[in-house]
Parts: sequence; structure tokens; C-alpha cells
Amino acid sequence: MVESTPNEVIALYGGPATRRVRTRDLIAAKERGERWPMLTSYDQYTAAIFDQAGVPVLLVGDSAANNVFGYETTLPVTADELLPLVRAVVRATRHALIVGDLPFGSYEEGPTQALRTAVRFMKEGGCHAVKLEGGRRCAAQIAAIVGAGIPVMAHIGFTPQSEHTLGGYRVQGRGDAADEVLADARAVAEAGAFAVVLEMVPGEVAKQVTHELPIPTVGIGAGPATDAQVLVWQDMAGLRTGKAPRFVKRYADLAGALTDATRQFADEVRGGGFPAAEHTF
Ligand SMILES: Nc1nc(=O)c2c([nH]1)NC[C@@H]1CN(c3ccc(C(=O)N[C@@H](CCC(=O)O)C(=O)O)cc3)CN21
Ligand SMILES: CC(C)C(=O)C(=O)O
Ligand SMILES: [Mg+2]
Repeated sequence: MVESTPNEVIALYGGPATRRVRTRDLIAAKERGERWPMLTSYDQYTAAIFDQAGVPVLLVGDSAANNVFGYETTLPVTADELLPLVRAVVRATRHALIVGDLPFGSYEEGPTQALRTAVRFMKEGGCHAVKLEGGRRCAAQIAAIVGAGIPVMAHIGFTPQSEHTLGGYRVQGRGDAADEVLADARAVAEAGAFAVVLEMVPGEVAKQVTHELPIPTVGIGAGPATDAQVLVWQDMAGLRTGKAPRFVKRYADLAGALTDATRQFADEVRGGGFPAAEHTF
């Protein structure tokens, strides 16, 4: 594949894309009013494609639990399972900032555990920042990790790792609960996070947080006002089958394309059409 110029990356640098995106580029982009896209990635080929298509930030999400390993929720996945995926995504990319998502159970005990896990992600995974779920309750963890020189992306609103407390997959911050989301947003920014994911909050709440915070907001099911947007790549590209959340837009039908290719291959093997002379030594 010919490597195309990653336009969005250049916009974020304000110059040629000769180095990786850094967290300060994302804060500068907010100051210039530039929006940016973020996608999950869990493997070499998608990482290289997203990197060359100009996506400036890739997240190796704990959603690998659902979308790679086939677990029902994100709760079972471990750092030992995620770290090889983080390494693969880092190796396959040149421009994007790679964020490693800390899995459930690897940071909740407190700042010491959180820092220990974040250091593993940086040392063994080679990523450039880590992400964790939780607002005020994780401010001490964020401060400890940032204090060790590791950039942190926070994640508030609907946090899938706490679905059993939040009462299922539902919008957070409706009505009076908007103040809770705002308090969480302020707390993570104060603790030193360089960006914050807002998942499934009303568009108006996301707009208010985005205007108030100096750091970029990354929306997923949070409306159009956030500084950035993130989707799980299999949702964006239509590889995942079944009912997608309402906030998903499908930009391709990879499940359909792969089904067609697979059927053709299987038919040609059964019919003797593959391999042909040109595939034979
Ligand atoms: N493929 C995939 N996409 C995701 O967005 C995603 C994951 N996996 N795994 C981890 C979490 C879980 N997330 C989810 C999963 C499901 C809904 C969902 O079903 N939402 C419904 C109900 C919302 C409601 O009742 O208020 C929706 O229609 O949006 C939302 C977020 C977001 N994350
Ligand atoms: C959806 C994003 C924000 C995430 O946390 C994940 O994919 O794990
Ligand atoms: Mg996650």
C-alpha cells in the first residue's frame, strides 16, 4: 500500500509528520478549535491502516475483552492479555499516539497499584499514555501516574467496568446528575489528565464540560460538541454483527465483505476452482 500523507496528523503538528503526536499537540488542537478522531485498535493491520489514514490517537481498549477475546463484558480481561496487543499496535504505527487502557482490577486499589500497572503498560507495552475509568474516585490514581511522568486519559460518564454499580449500559448525567459528571470532569483535569473520555452523557452536558475544561474531551455517545470522537473500530467498520449501540455509525460493511470472500473461497475449494495454475509451483 502507498503511504498517504496523514492530513489530520499534519494539522495537529502544524508541520510535517516526522514524529509522533504528543499530548501537548492535542491540547494545542483544542486551543485552535480543531476536532480529531480516535479509534480503538488491537492488532498490526488495523493499526497501520488507521495510522496512515491520519487518525492521531489509537486506543488499545479493554474492549478487546469483547471484540478480540469474546468475553461478555470488559471485566475479565487482564493486563497480561492486553499487553501483547499494545505492543503490536505500537510496532505497527509511526504517527499516532498510542493509549493503553488499564483493565478492571489493575488500578482500583489505590495510587500504588495504579502506578505499578501504568509503568507495566509503558515498559512492557511501549505505549505513550494510559487510560483509566473513574472521576473523583480515581483522582489520586491519576495524580500518582501523572506524577511519575506518564500521561493519563481519564474516562467518565458511563464507565463499562462499573456497569454493576451504574445499573447496566445507560446514559449518565441526565437531569440533576449532570453535576456529578461536571464534578468528575473537573477532578480529572485538576489531577492532571491530558484528555477525558465522556461516554454516554447527554449532548448538553458534554458541551458544558468541553467548554469548561482546558483539556480535550473525547466523546462516545456524547453528541457533537466534544473536541474528539472515539468509536470501537469493529463498530465503525461494520465488522461486528448484531445490534450496535445508538451512538455507532457504520462507515463500511466489513462483515458482509468478509462473508462474501469466505463463501467464494469455500465454493472454489469445493468446486476445484482454487488453486489455479498461477497459484501452483
Ligand atoms: N463493540 C463495542 N463497542 C463499544 O462501544 C464498547 C464495547 N464494544 N465494549 C466496551 C464498551 C461497552 N459499551 C457499550 C455497549 C453497549 C451499549 C448499548 O447497548 N447501549 C444501548 C442502550 C443504551 C440505553 O439503554 O440507554 C444503546 O442503544 O445505545 C453501550 C455501550 C461501549 N464499549
Ligand atoms: C470505547 C473506549 C473509550 C474504550 O474505553 C474501549 O474501547 O475500551
Ligand atoms: Mg475501555
